[in-house]
Amino acid sequence: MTDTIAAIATPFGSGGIGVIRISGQQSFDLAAKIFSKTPADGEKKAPQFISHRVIHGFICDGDTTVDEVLVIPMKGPRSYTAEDVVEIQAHSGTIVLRRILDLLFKLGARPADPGEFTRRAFLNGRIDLTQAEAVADIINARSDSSLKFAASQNLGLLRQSIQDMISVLTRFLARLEAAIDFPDDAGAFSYTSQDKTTLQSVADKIEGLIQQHKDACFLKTGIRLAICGEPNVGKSSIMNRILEKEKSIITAIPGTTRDPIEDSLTIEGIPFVIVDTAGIHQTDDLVEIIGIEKARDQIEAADIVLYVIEPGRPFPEKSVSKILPEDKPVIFAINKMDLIDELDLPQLPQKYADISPVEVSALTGKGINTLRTRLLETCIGNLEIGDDAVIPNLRHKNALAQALGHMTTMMDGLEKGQEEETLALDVKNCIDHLGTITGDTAPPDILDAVFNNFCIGK
Ligand SMILES: Nc1nc2c(c(=O)[nH]1)N(C=O)[C@@H](CNc1ccc(C(=O)N[C@@H](CCC(=O)O)C(=O)O)cc1)CN2
Ligand SMILES: Nc1nc2c(ncn2[C@@H]2O[C@H](COP(=O)(O)OP(=O)(O)OP(=O)(O)O)[C@@H](O)[C@H]2O)c(=O)[nH]1
Ligand SMILES: [Mg+2]
Repeated sequence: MTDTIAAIATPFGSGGIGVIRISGQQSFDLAAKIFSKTPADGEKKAPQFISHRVIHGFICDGDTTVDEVLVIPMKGPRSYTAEDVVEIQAHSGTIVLRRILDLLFKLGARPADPGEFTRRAFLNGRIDLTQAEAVADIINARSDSSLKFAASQNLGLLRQSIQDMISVLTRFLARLEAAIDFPDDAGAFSYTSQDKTTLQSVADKIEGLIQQHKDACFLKTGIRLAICGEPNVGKSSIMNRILEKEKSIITAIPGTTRDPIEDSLTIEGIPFVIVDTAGIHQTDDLVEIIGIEKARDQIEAADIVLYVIEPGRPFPEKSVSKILPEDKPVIFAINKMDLIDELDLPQLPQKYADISPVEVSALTGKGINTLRTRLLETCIGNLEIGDDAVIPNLRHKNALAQALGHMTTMMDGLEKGQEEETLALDVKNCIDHLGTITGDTAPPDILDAVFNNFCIGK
């Protein structure tokens, strides 16, 4: 890891400024060779690099000035990678940045692999694996809530929580091992009620994290909302109103929407994926039948369903009870409220009496904000994620599930008075699985899987 790597750290294309990042033992020397305090045609002046002090000057290629730049030298370990790092802030244009980079390559720097700067920060112990993953999550965050969780993971909250559990288990393991190694000194291993409470609380904590993962999947991928109902009730009109754009085709002809139409938006920072579907009813039209099949699939895949009805039509109780899922939240909306006065409101059947329908008019926009609020309330009510929550990703969740398996086996074994060797093995396995989360015990293929998701320059 002694070689020096370089890459463009900003997105490709034209922009205000672009940053080139260099990391490794030679980064100060290499930067000094292409940098001058004065333009190339004057007398070249070698720079005085002082760590963490910005210096102004020019990047020179022989007698040509390539660009006027600002340079930030950072002596390790006080840097992103914990190695010597130099950042060159140049004008952002693909050609300019490429030329500076090529100068560095000619002098012996190596092109950085995707995520290699962050990988070095991890290998040099500045951050753990969960923090490295958080860096990628911050870059890829598409909503306020996913950014918030990534930011707290970047601060090391998940790392702390895992390390706390590992140290509890390590202390317990030490006692088991003492009993194994020195049976005479330590006597038989004694399992106290205090141990039981401590171990149970570790198991509960692991379970809690697994649950947080499940809850937060919603927030990362977006909560899927399927809009469904009979033809022509105004499903597509409501979809467009919520999105505030003309996404779905609206006509007075029943059966307009066939293929599901999907779009995403955030409501107060919570990401949603909204799907408009074909009106569901009895029909012989082949295209419509296929559309209705797809609508059912969408309802199946949704986290929450918006069922639209309109005044003046009998409530389609039979088809509703066939279509609507028992296991997910449903919101009813009565659309076209502009057409009637309050007294003509359609009555929902007894079964749905405790869900008050939201009255809207997609035509005038009335009630759409109430509908948005209801959507939020319905979803947030089902999530139990606090503000300071740490949210494990899928990789963490799988490791947690493995760790929990060993915890459970071990705690059963303790109750049954199983021999210390077997118990110790389960504790070790549990610690190892937890360790893969922070990277303490992560095999190389896990590291590759994590860092291969990064972009170049990160
Ligand atoms: N110009 C620039 N902006 C950037 C970054 C960068 O690398 N360069 N970052 C890159 O992602 C982010 C900031 N993250 C950073 C994280 C740690 C350190 C760092 O040098 N840490 C050292 C020293 C801290 C200190 O001097 O007090 C450390 O933690 O030991 C720098 C940036 C976003 N903005
Ligand atoms: N008066 C009034 N008309 C509406 C309202 N919402 C929709 N419409 C009209 O109702 C008709 C059907 O609207 P769509 O949004 O296409 O209905 P849909 O449920 O998507 O219909 P399908 O895709 O055929 O199932 C159109 O002529 C709309 O202009 C409303 O709130 N008030
Ligand atoms: Mg439609």
